[in-house]
Order: sequence, then C-alpha cells, then structure tokens
Amino acid sequence: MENTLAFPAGRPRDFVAIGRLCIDLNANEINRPMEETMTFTKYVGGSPANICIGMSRLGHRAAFIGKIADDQMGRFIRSYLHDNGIDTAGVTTDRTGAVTGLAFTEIKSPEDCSILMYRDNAADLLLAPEEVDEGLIAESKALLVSGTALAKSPSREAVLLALRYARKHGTKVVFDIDYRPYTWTSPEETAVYYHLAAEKSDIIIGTREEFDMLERFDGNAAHSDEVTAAQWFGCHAELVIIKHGKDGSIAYARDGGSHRGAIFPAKIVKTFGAGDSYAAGFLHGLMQGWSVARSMEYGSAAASIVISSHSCSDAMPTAEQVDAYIETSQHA
Ligand SMILES: Nc1ncnc2c1ncn2[C@@H]1O[C@H](COP(=O)(O)OP(=O)(O)OP(=O)(O)O)[C@@H](O)[C@H]1O
Ligand SMILES: O=C(O)C[C@@H](O)[C@H](O)C(=O)CO
Repeated sequence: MENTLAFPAGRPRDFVAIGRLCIDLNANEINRPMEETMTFTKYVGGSPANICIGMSRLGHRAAFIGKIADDQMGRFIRSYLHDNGIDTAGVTTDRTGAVTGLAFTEIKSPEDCSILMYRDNAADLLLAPEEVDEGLIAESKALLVSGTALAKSPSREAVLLALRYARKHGTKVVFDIDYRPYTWTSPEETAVYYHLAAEKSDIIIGTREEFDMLERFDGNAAHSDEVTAAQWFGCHAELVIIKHGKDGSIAYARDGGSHRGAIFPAKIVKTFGAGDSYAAGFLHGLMQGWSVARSMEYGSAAASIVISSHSCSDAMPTAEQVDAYIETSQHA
C-alpha cells in the first residue's frame, strides 16, 4: 500500500498542532485505585501536545497553536515545549484567570487505566480565532487538529479557521478525532462539529468508537471500517486509519488499498498514550515518504514504547529508540 500523500515541499516547518495543552499528573503508586494514590508525577499532557512532542523527538520542525494559563503550570508547559524544540510563538497566554487542564491518571492495572479530568475554565479552550497565526499554518507541511478543541467556543471557531487556512495554503490536514466525553455537552453536538473537521481533512485517525461518535448521523450501524473509509473518501480524505488497541490498526487509502497493522509486544505500564505515540510514529513515516505499512509499523512500535513507560510526553521516543525497539522485537 503505497504512500501517495504529497506533503507540500520547501516549507520551513514540517508540522504544527492546534489544541489542548494540559498537565498530566500520573499516579506514582500504580496498580491500585486513585483513592489509594498519594503522589503523582507531573508531565506536560494533552493529546495534540503529546503528538507534537513526539514529532519533534522524531526530528521534525514542529510548532504549536494553543493557549496556556497565566500561572506556573502554563509557564512549565511553554518551557517544556521550547526545551523540546517546539516553536511556541503560536502559544498565547490567557489573561482572564483561566486555569490549566489537569489529567489525573489512575493505573489500577496495566490494562485498567482511566483519566480523571479537571477541565473547568481551562485556558486551552479559550484560544480565539484571531490568535490563530495563518503564517504558521501556511509555512507548515501538515496541521494536526485534535477533536477535543472543537468542544467549546472560542476554541471551536479557532480550529475551524485553522482548517480554512490549511485548505487555502495546501497544508495537509490530519484530524485526530480524540474523543474525550468530559468536555462535550451531547453526542449530537460532538458529531456535528467532528463532521465539520473531518470533511476538510486529508488524513483521519481514530478508534472505532471515535468514528462511531463522528458518524452518529451517517447510518454506519454495523460499525464497518470499510463503510467508514468510503464515507470519508467522498469528502477530502486520502487516508483513513482506524485504531483497534491491542488488535492493531487498519489503514485505507483513497485508491482502494488497505493494510492491517500489527502490534509490537510491550511490557505495559499503562495503556493511555498509545494513540498519541502511534500518531507521531505513523505521521513521521508518512512525512519521510515511507509506505503506509512501514509507517503503521513505526507508529505501533512508538506506541509500545510509550505504554511501557510511566509518562506519555516524556516517553515519546526518538527515531533511534524506535529503530532499536523494532530491531530488538524482530530478533526476539
Ligand atoms: N496493549 C497493546 N499492546 C501493544 N500495542 C498496543 C496496545 N494497545 C494499543 N497499541 C498500539 O497503539 C495503537 C493505538 O492504540 P489505541 O487503539 O488504544 O488508540 P487510542 O485509544 O487512541 O489510545 P489512547 O489509549 O492513548 O487513547 C494501536 O493501534 C496499537 O498499534
Ligand atoms: O489528552 C488528554 O487530555 C490526556 C493526555 O494528557 C494524556 O497524556 C493521555 O491520555 C494521552 O493519551
């Protein structure tokens, strides 16, 4: 299954992400409920932030468009992005007293993990359309849109404007559906706004459940991956990737090709972070011009590295780490 995606050439930046910047507080006392957890380790979090950090770790010139709180957590996030080589010129600071979203993670067992979200008055959802830098998008080969940023205004309008800029400048749009129920008011609202983004996207990545959210009004009652792919090829999509957890992933191309990606073995600490690291590894491969199958393999290896780690952002691997993981796994 060949990679026919033609990312625009000759641009100063490879990748720009728009959306959530938050803080992960991952339980240190794992394999127990959060009621029994007394200490946490702080990491930068937020799905698009994790993916952007992953892309930068893999050697890409990356930037972020978002909003942080005017407090210690906001300053920590900005410093971390900067220290990881990410251009933060597009990250604005809220001046209204908004706070940083917190993601408390509970690791009851390697397979039983959950996230307790504190998202009231989160700064990231206050990103306004006039704060979206058209030049950042025009100068980038790809724009990553993370679905949760569509959950509330004015972030919703900011994302829709970013999509317009991307289409105007030929910047490839990657829509990571990223459904997090805590921010939405209803599944119907979610489906309507997800649709507006998916219709303008070149690559759509999501789990089966996330596509079901997106396609709520589209009659895919059988939850068919093939029906999902065909629907989005009718819009702008060139690639549709459906993630299936430990059962791997499947990719469909507009030209009719498809490929089922396997997983790599992992000494799982926690399962979350798999999607973000998979997306970073997969997009890295596509932007290198690799085949879809090899890109999926890279994403899967990156995912296994991150789910074998305590953090998401901190654990995002370099290309050398992914290469070594693949090499070791193939000889195991
Ligand atoms: N238990 C596992 N073992 C090995 N690889 C896994 C496992 N779970 C997920 N992966 C890999 O990560 C990819 C994405 O995982 P998943 O389908 O859970 O996405 P997600 O739900 O978006 O992840 P997240 O939990 O970060 O939200 C899978 O397609 C697979 O390649
Ligand atoms: O995206 C979120 O809000 C949660 C993330 O911060 C966390 O790292 C995670 O769940 C990654 O998938």
